[in-house]
Amino acid sequence: MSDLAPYKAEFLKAAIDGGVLKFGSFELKSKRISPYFFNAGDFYRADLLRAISTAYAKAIIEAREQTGLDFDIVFGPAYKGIPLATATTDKLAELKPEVYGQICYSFDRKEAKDHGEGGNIVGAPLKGKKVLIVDDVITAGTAKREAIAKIRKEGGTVVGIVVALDRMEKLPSPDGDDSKPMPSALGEIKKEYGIPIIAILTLDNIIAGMKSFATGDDVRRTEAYRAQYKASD
Ligand SMILES: O=P(O)(O)OC[C@H]1O[C@H](OP(=O)(O)OP(=O)(O)O)[C@H](O)[C@@H]1O
Ligand SMILES: O=C(O)c1cc(=O)[nH]c(=O)[nH]1
Repeated sequence: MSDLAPYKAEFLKAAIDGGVLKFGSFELKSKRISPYFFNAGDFYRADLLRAISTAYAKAIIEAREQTGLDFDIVFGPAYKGIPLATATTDKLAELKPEVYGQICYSFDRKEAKDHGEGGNIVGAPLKGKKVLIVDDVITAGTAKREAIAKIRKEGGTVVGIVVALDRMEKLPSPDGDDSKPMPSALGEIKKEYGIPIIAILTLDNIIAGMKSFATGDDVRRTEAYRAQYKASD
């Protein structure tokens, strides 16, 4: 973990100590079977929630300083993006009130509500606003594409995506043959939409970090998974 920025190393430690990183056999949204899983839903204790919102906020502040990333709304895709976006909005305002004291959060419903205020979006209206998506993990990019489409439909402009973990995986091959080299979901979305995607941690960081606490078997299976699904870019 020694070559990681201190805030990233602290976040990785919190994920490990909080049991957020799990080893076993997990079916992903993409249907791939993974020997490891990063469950952001397990950041449910106050100290862990603070650890993850601090990491997102620091990554966002760093991106503003380095590249001028600017936005009005932090958007969290349902479901696990919701507490992440809300807590990050609060943390940004706490760490840099002069810049982020008035920023807003917003999130979507997976199913539209047909009574009361109705609709798909809860929180700040997106129309005419610059929107930063905050989500847990990027694997095949499906959830990110869905979120971008929803935000655009509401009249918002997506200016970037921040995730806790880039699994560094290749896109599924159109012919279903996963042994072929394919580019990453992250790289393709960046190119296609012309937006930055910031990952606090990558699978490489996880593998380097897990060597200090995971079993040799878990390390080998995770390395084998990386070799099988690693993106070509
Ligand atoms: O397809 P990708 O964008 O690469 O990422 C995988 C996404 O799948 C999961 O969300 P899911 O839609 O299952 O919803 P959840 O937040 O309700 O768990 C997970 O939380 C990631 O955000
Ligand atoms: O790809 C996924 O579905 C996925 C991977 C992961 O590590 N964590 C998660 O919540 N979802």
